[in-house]
Amino acid sequence: MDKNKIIVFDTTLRDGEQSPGCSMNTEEKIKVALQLEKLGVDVIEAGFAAASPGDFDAVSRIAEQVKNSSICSLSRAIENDIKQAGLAVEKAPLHRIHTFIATSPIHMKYKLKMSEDEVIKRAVHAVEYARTFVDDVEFSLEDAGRSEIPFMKEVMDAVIAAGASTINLPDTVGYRLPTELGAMVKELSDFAGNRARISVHNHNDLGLATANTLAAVTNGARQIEVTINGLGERAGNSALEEAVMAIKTRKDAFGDLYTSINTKEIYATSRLVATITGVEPQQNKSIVGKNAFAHESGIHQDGVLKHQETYEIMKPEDVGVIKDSTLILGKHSGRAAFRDKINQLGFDKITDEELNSAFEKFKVLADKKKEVTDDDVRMLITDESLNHDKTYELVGLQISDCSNGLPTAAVSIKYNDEIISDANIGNGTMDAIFKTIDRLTGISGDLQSYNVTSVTEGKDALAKVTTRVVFDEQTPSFVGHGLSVDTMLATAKAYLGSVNSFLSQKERLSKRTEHQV
Ligand SMILES: CC(=O)SCCNC(=O)CCNC(=O)[C@H](O)C(C)(C)COP(=O)(O)OP(=O)(O)OC[C@H]1O[C@@H](n2cnc3c(N)ncnc32)[C@H](O)[C@@H]1OP(=O)(O)O
Ligand SMILES: CC(C)C(=O)C(=O)O
Repeated sequence: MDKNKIIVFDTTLRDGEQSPGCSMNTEEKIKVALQLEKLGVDVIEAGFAAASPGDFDAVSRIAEQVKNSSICSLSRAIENDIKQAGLAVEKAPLHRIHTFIATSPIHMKYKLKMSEDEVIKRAVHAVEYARTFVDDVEFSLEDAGRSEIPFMKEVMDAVIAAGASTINLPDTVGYRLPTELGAMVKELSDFAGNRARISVHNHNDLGLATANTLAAVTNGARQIEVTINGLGERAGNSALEEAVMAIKTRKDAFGDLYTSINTKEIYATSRLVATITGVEPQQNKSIVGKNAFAHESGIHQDGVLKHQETYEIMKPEDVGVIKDSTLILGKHSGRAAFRDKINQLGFDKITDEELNSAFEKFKVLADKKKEVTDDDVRMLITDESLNHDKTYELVGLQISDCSNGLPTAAVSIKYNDEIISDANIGNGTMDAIFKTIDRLTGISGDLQSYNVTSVTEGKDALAKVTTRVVFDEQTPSFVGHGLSVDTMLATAKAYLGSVNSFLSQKERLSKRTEHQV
């Protein structure tokens, strides 16, 4: 074990997905997982395989595609959870099962209704059973932040003897202060010695998640569990970008400690996750927020112009933020400049088909917009690669709405090479669009959330719409994305995206079931 290496365990696809409104479909999770691999994370917690057939499908398809990061699934200390996790990760060249049980008095008494002895027995059996599927087993003492040290030592002794090689100490409810968490990690990592790697998983309820992660690292933790943009249950988790950049930027404080993260991929990863989830990091969010490298006031601007480091402790380029791009794209730009820009922005896995289709959209956009920005291009490419499932494709939309009339939408869509059209009235224009699409597809969706943001400033900005729609009780919500300078067109595209994504998941799950039968 390299004593200076900090293993980066990314749980965006598991704990991050537990952020309200952040559930992702399988195709989206695969995109994020491939980007996390490119970012260089050591372990990707791809989901909780036993939670639903959709989760199992997502973890196992990620396991089939990711080669360089270990793929992990979370499971309770329950045989069936562990079995599902083992089966889901088995195809990955590197894989891990992460099993857990709570060890705090409050969780054991009220939630689990188990004695300390029962908890230890369940923990040991979980680890032993997980070892029948994989060699690499992580065990978490849930709510370690509120657990008693002597009991945690007993649990640790037992699960290490049973075969766990990573012991995670989550501050599940974000309760601890950095000094306290550091002291706990010090005592327990000294106790574990060379027998296991100590990991931390901090929540941000008091805004201390990253401070706690860093305190843990300086006190012996050698794995950090983090998420992109700090997504996660309630107030979120420690953000990957914050912990990694603190370790890199403050070498004086962290000495030889290092991570394998390619920090130049941070911004692209953050944008991808924000686009897919529809949840933008707050503007002043460290590292990836819109204002993270912006200087507003005169004295700061003067300082930066004279010497960048007067007001910047990191270079934007180090996290992949491209400033002062020299290639300005507009309506006279050709394919070569467009491809060059895409490469500059780090999209190296894009297919020719995706590139051609994005180029066509770029030309349409450039006709409407004076200057196409990096953010516009990033969004066009991401949109292209997210909208792979095209059972239904929007061909035309006509809407009419007036204060005293009936909001009406006429929609044309392509289905099996045929154009089908219909029109409907609604309570508002959007309602009319959704109702018409429901009638054309024969699938009725229940809109859970609708989000519209502008990609850049200006009246001619691209509108990015994200819809989250539920179609039946068996499957979770499906996210759709639409991009257009016209918000209503973007809305119709997003809603159809949700329909397509639902249909493709349904088809895949039924094929899997047929195969199993
Ligand atoms: C701190 C964390 O982030 S933990 C991870 C959270 N993630 C999730 O919960 C994933 C999504 N969850 C789900 O889909 C569902 O909760 C499932 C499929 C996991 C379980 O569903 P259900 O069987 O209906 O149980 P339900 O969610 O109502 O309750 C959880 C049960 O698991 C028990 N449990 C909780 N944690 C553990 C554990 N680590 N090991 C064993 N049992 C546990 C609870 O005590 C409760 O048992 P009870 O029903 O006997 O009281
Ligand atoms: C299961 C563990 C790792 C967790 O998510 C938590 O305690 O917050």
